[in-house]
Order: sequence, then structure tokens, then C-alpha cells
Amino acid sequence: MELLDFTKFRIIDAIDIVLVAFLLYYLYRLVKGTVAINIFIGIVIIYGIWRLTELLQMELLSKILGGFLGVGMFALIVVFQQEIRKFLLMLGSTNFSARKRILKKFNLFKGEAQLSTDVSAIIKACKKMSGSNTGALIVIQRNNSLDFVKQSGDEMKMEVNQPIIESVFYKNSPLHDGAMIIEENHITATRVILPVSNDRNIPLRFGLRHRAAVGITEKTDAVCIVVSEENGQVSYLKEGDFVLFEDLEELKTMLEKDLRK
Ligand SMILES: Nc1ncnc2c1ncn2[C@@H]1O[C@H](COP(=O)(O)OP(=O)(O)OP(=O)(O)O)[C@@H](O)[C@H]1O
Repeated sequence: MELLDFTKFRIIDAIDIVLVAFLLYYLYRLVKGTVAINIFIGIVIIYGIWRLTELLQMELLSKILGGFLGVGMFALIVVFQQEIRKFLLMLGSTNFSARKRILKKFNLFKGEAQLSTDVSAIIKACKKMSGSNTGALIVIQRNNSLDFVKQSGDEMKMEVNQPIIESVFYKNSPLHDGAMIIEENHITATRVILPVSNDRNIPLRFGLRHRAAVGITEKTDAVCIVVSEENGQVSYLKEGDFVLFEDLEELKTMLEKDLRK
């Protein structure tokens, strides 16, 4: 067994360790709150056990785990496809401002945060829908991809504006059922079915629409606005929780802050 020789520890080794720690940290931040986190943790655990079996010279088990990890790498590429694409896009991009934008997505570059969503149009639409007791469920994507839920609805690409949001949720509209997904300043899907949260702490007065908003904000870093059909109440959800606000003006300020990147 090869013994660790700390006298041969070079500066470059320290840099190597710090870089791997950074990589793991940013990978963790990227997948935190999504379903991919369980796979990420699973692979880290298997890798830890594999190294241990190697150290203890348990040949059979270490061979099996080593083989499994080889396949695990492919699973990793499939699961993190979106993130890998963004990362490669950044590396290959010759346009510096695009690179800066993607770097900001990874939170490695702290520039002045930019807001690309027309929050004012969303809030105005919510105010109108609240006044007419029109039910609405709006999910706004942040860093985590929402592609896994988008496929359940109708994909589209329409610029965010107040009348369009209102007409989607208008009671007789064929699109009013389910959730609307907003990415940057575009409505990218309607009639989306979201995963419903099983959290028993959600008050019983909230039905499926609110549970679906809790569900998607638990699993991803998206934020959600719900307008109740029952009483017109507007709710804001983030990280699987209801966020309290005084009035829609305060909600607008909160949204603007949360959507800056
Ligand atoms: N999983 C889901 N994903 C997306 N939309 C959903 C989901 N479940 C329910 N909805 C939407 O919510 C609508 C109303 O559901 P429900 O009455 O149970 O919600 P609620 O939370 O009580 O809201 P409200 O206060 O508006 O009645 C449904 O007609 C549907 O459009």
C-alpha cells in the first residue's frame, strides 16, 4: 500500500485540493434543492466507500464499486446535462459579456446584478386577477432548469406582458388550467402540471394549487406567485415556504430582488 508522504506535499497539490473543493461546492450549489441532489449525494457516498475498500484492499468490493462508478459517470452526464451544456457554452463563447452572464449564473463572478423579467407586468396582472378572483399559478425560473415539468404542459415562447398573463388565466381560456412558467422575460409554458408537496404543515385551507407551488419551490430554486380563485389572495412562495408581504408594492420589490442575477 502506498503511504502518504507529506514531505512531498507541494504548493500545486494545495491548489489542486482547493480547486476540487471549489468545483464540488459549486456543483452542490447548482443542484441544491433539485432532485439531482440525491444522485449527487449518492455518488459521493459510493465514491467514499470505494476509496475505503481500496485502502482496506477489499479487492472484490472495490472492483464492483469501481465498475459501478464508471457507469455512474454516464448517469452524472445525463442528470447534469443542462449544467454541463451551460458550462461548455461559457467556455466556448468568444463573446465576453455572454461569458460574464453565464459566470454570474454559476455565481463565480459578482458583477452588478441584472433584472431581465418584467416584474411590473406580472404584478399588475396579479392585481387584476386578484380583483376578479381569477385563479393563477405562475412559476418564475431562476438558476435550476424547469424542463422536467415543462414537458407536462404546452411549450411556447411569448414575451411577458400584463394582458397575455391575464388572458392565459381567464376562466374560459383553454390555457387557464395548471401553471405558467416564466424564464427571463418569456412565458415558456402553460398548463404545466407541477409536483405537489406532501408537507403536512401546509394549512388545510390551501388546496392543490398552493400545494403545487410549495412542491416546485421545494424541489427547485424557482419562485412562485399564486392567486387564489376562492378569495383573490395573492401568495408568494420561495424555497418551499410562503413569504409574507404587506401589499403588492412590497411583493414587487421582493420579486425584483429575488430575480436579479
Ligand atoms: N399539480 C398541479 N400543477 C399545476 N396546477 C395545479 C395542480 N394542482 C392543481 N392545479 C391548479 O389549481 C386549480 C385549483 O385547485 P384547488 O382548488 O385545489 O387549489 P387551491 O389551492 O384551493 O386554490 P384556490 O384558492 O384558487 O381554490 C386547478 O384547477 C388547477 O388549475
